[in-house]
Amino acid sequence: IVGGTDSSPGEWPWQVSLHAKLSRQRHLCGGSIISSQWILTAAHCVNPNIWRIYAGILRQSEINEDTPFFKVEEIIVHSQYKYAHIGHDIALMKLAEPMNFTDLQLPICLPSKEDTNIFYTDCWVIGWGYRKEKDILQKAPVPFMSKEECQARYRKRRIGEKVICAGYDEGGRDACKGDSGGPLSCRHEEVWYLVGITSWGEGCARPRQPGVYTKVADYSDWILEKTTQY
Ligand SMILES: COC(=O)c1cc(NC(=O)c2cccc(O)c2C)c2cc(C(=N)N)ccc2c1
Repeated sequence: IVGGTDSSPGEWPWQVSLHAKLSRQRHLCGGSIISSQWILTAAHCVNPNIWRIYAGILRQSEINEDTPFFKVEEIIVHSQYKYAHIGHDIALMKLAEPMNFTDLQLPICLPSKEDTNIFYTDCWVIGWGYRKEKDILQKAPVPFMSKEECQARYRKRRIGEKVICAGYDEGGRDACKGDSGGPLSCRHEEVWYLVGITSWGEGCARPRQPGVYTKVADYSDWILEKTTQY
């Protein structure tokens, strides 16, 4: 997160840290708890498949070899995903075991597909991403941007249908690499909703280069289809 501030314990209980256990283990992406056994993240976050998911933490420094983590049993990447800036940057991770909810690890509500045209006014992006991977989970308020305005900012790219843009024309506050997969959380009538998934942007926090987020409401059928056990 660029231009953010420190979060407090339990402020974002749905945020998880995705660590890849390759040569050395490190935080690579964010994700959101959407049920006791499912994490929603970005498709571009699921390259290495040796994942450890840490929930209920505020500081990356809390993580050591004794910190409990969730193993991933199944990864479902959207079948139309190719590159983040093309779209469909969404993936599901099924935990090997369902987690118990606590004050520090709770799910966030999914918007329903009828909610695709709500103009949210209280949205925050969070993560442990760039600039210089911060220890304490960072948060930053980001205003919605209309699709028309977003397309005007990204002239050389086609801004797809199922994405949301959010950011400041003057720049300064934004998500960044490492925040990918994390939530764009919006509070609407006292309830927090997972409105977007941090996906991409040209650089980070640059003027007139807003953050681009997967529009979760447009994938609610997909999420329900993939997470419902038949
Ligand atoms: C894996 O995720 C990304 O690559 C990656 C790269 C980005 N944008 C970059 O241009 C960038 C930023 C830092 C280092 C870097 O090499 C690049 C290309 C991203 C920018 C934003 C955002 N501004 N809301 C959000 C997520 C990003 C994820």
